[in-house]
Amino acid sequence: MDCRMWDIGKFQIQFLFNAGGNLSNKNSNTKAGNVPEDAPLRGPLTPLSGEERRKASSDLKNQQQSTTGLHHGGHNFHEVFQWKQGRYADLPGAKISEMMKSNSLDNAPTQSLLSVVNGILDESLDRKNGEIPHRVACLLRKVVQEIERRISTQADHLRTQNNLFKIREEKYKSRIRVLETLAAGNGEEIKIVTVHPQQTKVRRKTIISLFEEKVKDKRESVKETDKHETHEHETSKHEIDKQAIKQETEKHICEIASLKQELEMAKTIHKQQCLEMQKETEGVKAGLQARLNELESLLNDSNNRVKELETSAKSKCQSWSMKVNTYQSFMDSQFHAMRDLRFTSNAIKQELLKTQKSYFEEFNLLEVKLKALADAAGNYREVLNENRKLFNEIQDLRGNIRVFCRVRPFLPGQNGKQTIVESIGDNGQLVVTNPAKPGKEGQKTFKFNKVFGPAATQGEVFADIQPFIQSVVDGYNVCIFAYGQTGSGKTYTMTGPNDATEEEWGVNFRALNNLFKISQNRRSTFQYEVGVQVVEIYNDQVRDLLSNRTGPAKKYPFFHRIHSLFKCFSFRYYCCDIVIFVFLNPHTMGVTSISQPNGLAVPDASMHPVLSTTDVIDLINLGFKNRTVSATALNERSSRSHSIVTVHVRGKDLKAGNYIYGNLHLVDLAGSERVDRSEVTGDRLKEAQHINKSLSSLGDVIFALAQKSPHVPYRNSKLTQVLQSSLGGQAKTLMFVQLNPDVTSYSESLSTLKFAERVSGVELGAARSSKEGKDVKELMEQMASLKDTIAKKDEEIERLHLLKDLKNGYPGIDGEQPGTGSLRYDSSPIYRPKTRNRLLGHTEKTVSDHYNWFHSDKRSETGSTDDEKSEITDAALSMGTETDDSAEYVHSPEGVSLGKPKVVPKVRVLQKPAQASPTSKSESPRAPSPAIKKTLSSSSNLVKPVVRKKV
Ligand SMILES: Nc1ncnc2c1ncn2[C@@H]1O[C@H](COP(=O)(O)OP(=O)(O)OP(=O)(O)O)[C@@H](O)[C@H]1O
Repeated sequence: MDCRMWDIGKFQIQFLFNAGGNLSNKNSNTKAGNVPEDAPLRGPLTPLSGEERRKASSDLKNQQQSTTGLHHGGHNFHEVFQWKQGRYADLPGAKISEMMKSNSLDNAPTQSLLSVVNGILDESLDRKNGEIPHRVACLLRKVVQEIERRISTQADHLRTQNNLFKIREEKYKSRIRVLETLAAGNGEEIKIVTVHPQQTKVRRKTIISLFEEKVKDKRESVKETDKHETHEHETSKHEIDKQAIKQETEKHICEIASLKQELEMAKTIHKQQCLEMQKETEGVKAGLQARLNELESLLNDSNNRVKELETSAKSKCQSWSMKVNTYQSFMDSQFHAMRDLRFTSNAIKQELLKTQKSYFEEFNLLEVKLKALADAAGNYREVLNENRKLFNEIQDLRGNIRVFCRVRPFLPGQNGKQTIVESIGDNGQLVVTNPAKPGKEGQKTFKFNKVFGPAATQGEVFADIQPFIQSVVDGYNVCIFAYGQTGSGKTYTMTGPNDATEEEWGVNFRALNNLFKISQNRRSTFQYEVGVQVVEIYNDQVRDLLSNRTGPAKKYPFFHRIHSLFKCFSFRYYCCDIVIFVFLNPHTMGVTSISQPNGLAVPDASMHPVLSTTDVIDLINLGFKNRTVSATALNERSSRSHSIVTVHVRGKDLKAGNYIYGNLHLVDLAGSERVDRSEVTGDRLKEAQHINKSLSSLGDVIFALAQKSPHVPYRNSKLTQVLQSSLGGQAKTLMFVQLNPDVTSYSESLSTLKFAERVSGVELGAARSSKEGKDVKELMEQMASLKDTIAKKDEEIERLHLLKDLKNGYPGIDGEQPGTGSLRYDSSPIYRPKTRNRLLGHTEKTVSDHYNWFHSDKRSETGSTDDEKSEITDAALSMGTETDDSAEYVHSPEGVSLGKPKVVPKVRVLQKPAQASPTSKSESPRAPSPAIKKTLSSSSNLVKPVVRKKV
């Protein structure tokens, strides 16, 4: 048997040639993977060494033996094989069929099978005809088939092994590469370490061999020398040689010793390096192991993750399937519900049709009813207007100057003081007692529209004022002022105490709050705009309390300011047919004298649009911070000026497009006081004089109105000028009479009460709303332009008259007879300042006289003294229909001054349509042209002259 073995890497492959090998032996060591562990590393397909081959063949023998022992089936075949002495053709059929059994064929060794085939073929060759009996042929075929099967199985096996080997080879190659690269770093060192001892060894060997050869030679030579000891000379020579050799030997021994030392050193170095390398290798191994562990843990992690994901996916799947089931059941239930719903909807449809029918019938009925309601709603507006009218009529009936009296409580620290107030009646009756005359004798009774006791709250007071605020929104001018002695509670009533809470708010805040409320309630029918001005009159000069202007005013800022203010607030000033500018000094405000309610009295004062009560509070607080106050003996912090909060309201009727204008003056007058009692001097005295003078002028105006005097002296003080629009016949006025209950103030309180009582008897006539229709506006505009034209023409005519007079030799101011020329008012007494002032009642008087006149007990309780009355009446009579304003109108703007009117010889008087009396009209020398007449007559029913009504 020929056995050949090759080594591929670690694996051995045995190829058994010759038929003795059992190719189908499944336990063979040649099976892939069954590699002996001690197999040395070799190159691919390296023939095995002799010893290895021997070992392998002995292994094979053992295998064959064991195989033979194991398979009993093979024994039968050997028996058949033993048949060699006979012929196959002569074999009995039973034997052949036994051989052909698959079991025996499977177990038969291949060698036996081959010998059977050879035997049969040989037999057929031996025969003459070469025929093979049928049964033998069958056997032959079977055997050949078995051999073929075995060969193909083996081939497959070999192929698989080959592939495995290839894979392993690749794997080991890569490992080798890795190790090579690892070793590359240390290769050089190892070389050095390995080469050096080898070199040393070789050198040593050569030296030793040389030494030995020399020793040998010497020994031989010594032997020869022994043989020939004949010559002494030679002996001595040899001795010398011996010594030399000895020396040389010693030398060599030394050299050997040093080499030995070197070798030892190299050995130790090598060992150290080996140890280091081992360590390094171990480190690398450990690193690789750690990496391996890491990778393994990662693998484990990922496996765990996979497992987790699998479990979560499973649970999700389960939940989804559950959901699907739920949805399915839900869908089913919905489907059922839908079916039910369909039934129900059909029923509802039926029901709806029925209901629709009944609704139609009801709608028809409702339509009829709604029509009736719409008609009623149409009338509602008219009813509202009627209501407003009625409300104002009631107000008119009550009188347009109303007087409320308020008694201040004693202040903290004044407890136990004696009061002058005896009793307060519900019907506005107030009884005061003179502390000097106890009993009925000293009692005086006064009657006002209402009297508020010391316990009255701010809210209760305002409740009675509220209708006036409503009037403002309806387009009326309203003036509310507080009058009284210093410290009697004027500021408290009008504004409230410092840092007032909402409960303590005075009239100012409450009025504006109420105004906003009313405008909100009416927002569906009216759109309101509200603007506020706050001024003070100090020493007869008007100052804007809300202005942030620091420097002096420009020389003629008024035209521009008025225009911009009016424009900004959409007010038109075509109604102001008499405009007078008064230039006092650059720091103070000018006041315009106005004839229409919607004009601005102090156009130079800043106007602040307000949208809420908060805006108002801020503005009023700012204004009052700027107010002039000082301490007097009577009140620690006494207001030394009249403060006026003016609220301008413009309402647009959203339906009709009309505008309504209303003004509300809220006046906190400076405290009236006796100069001697207030113990003031210097500037304070001057202040007091101005205050008393302006209050006296207010009294003049009110009494002129009381007397229905055609001349009302508004121009005597800035106060009356500013309040003119709210004090005239078209306004509603409310006066608060503030009373200090202290007995020490009895005389002041008494005169205050007397004045107030007289005022309460004044009738101003019917108030008039400043409602404008679109048509009225247009007509007013036309009127204004026509008036301009007339004025221009008049001026021209006047110029011509003047020229004519000059031509005719005009005699001068004193020469002309009064009344001769209708427009030629010359030096009639009214234009002589002295006379004029006398007529107005204060030229010859001092300021304290004014105070006395105002508060004098000598006056009759019904009004002015008879002398004064006649004075006023005289003045009014001599003035005819002219107002005091007309005198101012003739002054050129440059020369205007309040106290010294510059008189020009010829005067044209422009009549205010609202105030023009029929007499003055008829007396007018220049009748308007027919066109103007027509315009005036068409507007006359809209802008009616004021008719003073007596209630
Ligand atoms: N009805 C009232 N209830 C409580 N305190 C009041 C009332 N009226 C006035 N007072 C208090 O009386 C003092 C004087 O009032 P106030 O300053 O309003 O007087 P006045 O008339 O405005 O004085 P002047 O004219 O000097 O400015 C203040 O401390 C005020 O708080």
